Amino acid sequence: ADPNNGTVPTPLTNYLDTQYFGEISIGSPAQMFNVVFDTGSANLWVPSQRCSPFSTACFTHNRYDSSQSHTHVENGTGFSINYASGTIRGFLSEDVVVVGGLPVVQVFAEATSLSAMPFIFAKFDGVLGMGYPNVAIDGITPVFDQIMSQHILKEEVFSIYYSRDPKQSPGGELLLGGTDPNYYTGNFNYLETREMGKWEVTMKGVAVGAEMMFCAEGCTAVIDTGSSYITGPASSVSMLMKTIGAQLDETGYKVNCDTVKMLPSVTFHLGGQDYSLTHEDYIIWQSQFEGDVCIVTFRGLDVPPPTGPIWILGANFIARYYTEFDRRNNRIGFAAAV
Ligand SMILES: CCc1nc(N)nc(N)c1-c1ccc2c(c1)N(CCCOC)[C@H](c1ccccc1)CC2
Repeated sequence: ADPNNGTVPTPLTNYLDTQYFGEISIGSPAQMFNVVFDTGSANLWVPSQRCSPFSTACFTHNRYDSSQSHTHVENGTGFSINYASGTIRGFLSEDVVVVGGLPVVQVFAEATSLSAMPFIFAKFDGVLGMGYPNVAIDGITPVFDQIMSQHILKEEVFSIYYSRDPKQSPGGELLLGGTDPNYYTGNFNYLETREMGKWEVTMKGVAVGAEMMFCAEGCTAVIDTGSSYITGPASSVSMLMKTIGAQLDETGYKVNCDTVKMLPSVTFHLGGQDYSLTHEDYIIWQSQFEGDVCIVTFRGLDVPPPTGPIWILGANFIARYYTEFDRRNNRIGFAAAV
């Protein structure tokens, strides 16, 4: 009998509340990789042993060596993918991928070039896209779809817990097939995905304190486990930052740590429910030798139409609201994270 009754857990590592990743293996014998389980994309890629010698980001990460795997199947089709922060180029291969102990034969990309910025900052090796098949590059069936077709999961859902305490272990959990009561309290509130095939919902407004400031006429919110922060249209975010007295410098928005306790909550109106973040949720307090630095985990990002304008709710939102991604009913559920 299945000890996890149709659910498959993968513990995640939390790096400074900004990067969350878990371990998978590819090939026989197993080659281990740390990957972000990313609802904002739908492809699996890891750095390749054949990485170009000029790609620094490649050589500081684990690399897949097809010549060492007897289950490797040649493919060779070209591949490239763009994220809000970075580009990957490479070629396709096929091999056995093991997620949470579950093997699937999977087409994935071997990355031969990773944009140094910002992949040199990546504490993970690659990305395992948890998005819908229709956003998958090269029409590749995503890992979760391969797992669903094995009919071993109790429910066709997956859930993500991101811890807010970098000292807590595990730093998070991906659960395939269900939700984990250890990581949430209360009931789930569900929202239908806006359009088939994307983990995005309709947002009805963004309030600062009690005042509705943005998106009053409705806008799109992407629930993205692959983003560290919350992003919104640059003009809106810059107004929001001015309201809380944040200054923009080359690494992002910062506030004077003395003002943190008085900062207003920021509330996202999603599906008839209010999801508030307090300063505890959206400020990262870093003690550095020249004094404390208080980083605001919001970024301005203008996504061009037709996809944009959008808000992206990333790790700092998910850390506060335990999230269930339901492929059976095309909906997203939120519950208060522990
Ligand atoms: C996971 C792939 C991905 N997927 C989606 N949908 N959005 C984005 N933005 C990314 C992405 C690409 C590259 C990097 C990234 C994220 N990082 C954030 C991990 C977030 O882990 C949850 C790190 C980072 C460090 C410094 C400054 C910027 C970013 C490393 C670089």
